[in-house]
Amino acid sequence: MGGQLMLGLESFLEPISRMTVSIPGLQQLAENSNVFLTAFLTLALLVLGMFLFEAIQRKNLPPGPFAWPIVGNLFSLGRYPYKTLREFALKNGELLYLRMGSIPCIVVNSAAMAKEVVTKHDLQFAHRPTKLFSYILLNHKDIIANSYGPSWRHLRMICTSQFFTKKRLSSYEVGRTQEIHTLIKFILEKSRSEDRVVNVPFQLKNTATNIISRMVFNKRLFVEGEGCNAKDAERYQEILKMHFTSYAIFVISDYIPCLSFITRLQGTRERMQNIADTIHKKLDEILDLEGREQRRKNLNEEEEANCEKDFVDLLLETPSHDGVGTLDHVTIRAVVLDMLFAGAETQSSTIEWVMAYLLRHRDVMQRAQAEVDNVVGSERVVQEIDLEHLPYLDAVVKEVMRVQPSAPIGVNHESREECRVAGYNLPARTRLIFNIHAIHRDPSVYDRPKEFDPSRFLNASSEGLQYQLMPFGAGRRICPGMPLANINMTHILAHLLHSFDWDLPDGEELDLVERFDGITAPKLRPLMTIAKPRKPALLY
Ligand code: HEM
Repeated sequence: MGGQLMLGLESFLEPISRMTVSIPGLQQLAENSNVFLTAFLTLALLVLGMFLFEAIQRKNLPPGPFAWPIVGNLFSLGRYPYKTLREFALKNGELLYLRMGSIPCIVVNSAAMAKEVVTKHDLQFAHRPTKLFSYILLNHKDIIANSYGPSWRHLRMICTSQFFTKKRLSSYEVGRTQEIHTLIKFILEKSRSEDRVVNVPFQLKNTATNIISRMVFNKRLFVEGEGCNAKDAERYQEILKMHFTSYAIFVISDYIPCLSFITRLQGTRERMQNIADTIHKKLDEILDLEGREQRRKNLNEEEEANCEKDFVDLLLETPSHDGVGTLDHVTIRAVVLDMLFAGAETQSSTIEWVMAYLLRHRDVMQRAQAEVDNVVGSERVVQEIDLEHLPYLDAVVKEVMRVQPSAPIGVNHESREECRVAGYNLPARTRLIFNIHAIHRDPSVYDRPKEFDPSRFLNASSEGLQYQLMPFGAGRRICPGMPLANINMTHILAHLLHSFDWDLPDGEELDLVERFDGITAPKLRPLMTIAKPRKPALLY
């Protein structure tokens, strides 16, 4: 077949070369032209072949945008892939097919399709794709990157049945409340200082991180003072910086595995290994697992019974999934990183978005504030018990998570075997992306989907919203931190609204523009505000 192709080309080129030999001085040029022409035509046939191959492969796959040879749709989704994918879906249908490099992907863009996929194919798509950096950093021993199997099920079970339970969460209420009071005191002092401007996301990230780190390993990582060691705070800042830089590195073999030699030639693996080693070392210094185990061994029975356990204590005494000994330190370290990375930015950016939308929609801010005032009064501060009496604030948080989900395309799932979804045949190792941004704007579910209107969620039942509002994902892999996030976010917001009136600094324009870093979509420009104390702020 290849030989025939070349023969055909030669006979096509012969008359052209005969034409040129008779012109003196152009002999060399003619020979060169032949070579270029041959190369050009071969390349053109190769590209044509690839398009034909793509077209044949696409038979009985869901519709989707045009995919380039080799790279597929890798570079055609723009800065906000979820918005581009929604546009494609409006033209092509609610289930899209893409090729990211050589990796097949399906994208779910509507609530009905999310329900179809989760109810019928959740188990098939319960795996995670392999990414070089998460493999090197976590060895797939954590929860997020771990594929479906005994080890993931075991960790997940500990999370849901022991750590994120109602009882355990309420036992950490004191710590959470202290962190929120620290935040309010900071804003109060700021409001009295000369530079009154509050960098909302920065403060919120500190609070969210401290709440999680106190629950997970009983240490504060921000703001010096009781329980916060300056060295640990510094170590954590370095971990964050290195993690952020490494995630931003584009690894071609994550999308075109046969090009892994390029990744090797670039020395990417070695660079990532060095970064991961430093992150592990710094985290080990913060956690001090050996020291912790030693201290616990020295406790007598009474001390052991009275000692308050954090998540790391629970993990240290948990048998490993294969029943041989307890969980190893590498696994514990990986789970701790999951909690810190998955829990802080998602919560703080959601609260920042809520504040931004409230500043844009003053009537909504007044109504939410009036609700909190009504329940709490002005003689005491907000308590967690108040949260269940704040349905309007709850609806505001839901509506902000609808229009501005903090993880707009969630985390990729992957299948291991061929399967049939909505009548289409999908190859093994197809990635599944829930386009949460598009699902939240599904016109068959939401009236005026582009409009910000919290009252659409007043009196809405959680079951009814299952596949229509899914900022935390859905199915087996749904975010285990959801109960904690829901309490934290409403609790912090109730305090912020109860204690302060909020405004923009003079001359500051409010925008609602996001940036997308591959997983989360925080506000592009940090929200800067002025807080004016109300009477309850003086109670802190
Ligand atoms: C507003 C807050 C949060 C949002 C919007 C959010 C969103 C998500 C999403 C979309 C997923 C992927 C679900 C899927 O694969 O379908 C996820 C997974 C996860 N989240 Fe969250 N999350 C939040 C807070 C938290 C918190 C506070 C924690 C823990 C402290 C946490 C821990 C995790 C973990 C461990 C996973 C992986 C679950 C698995 O793979 O089985 N998240 N989250």
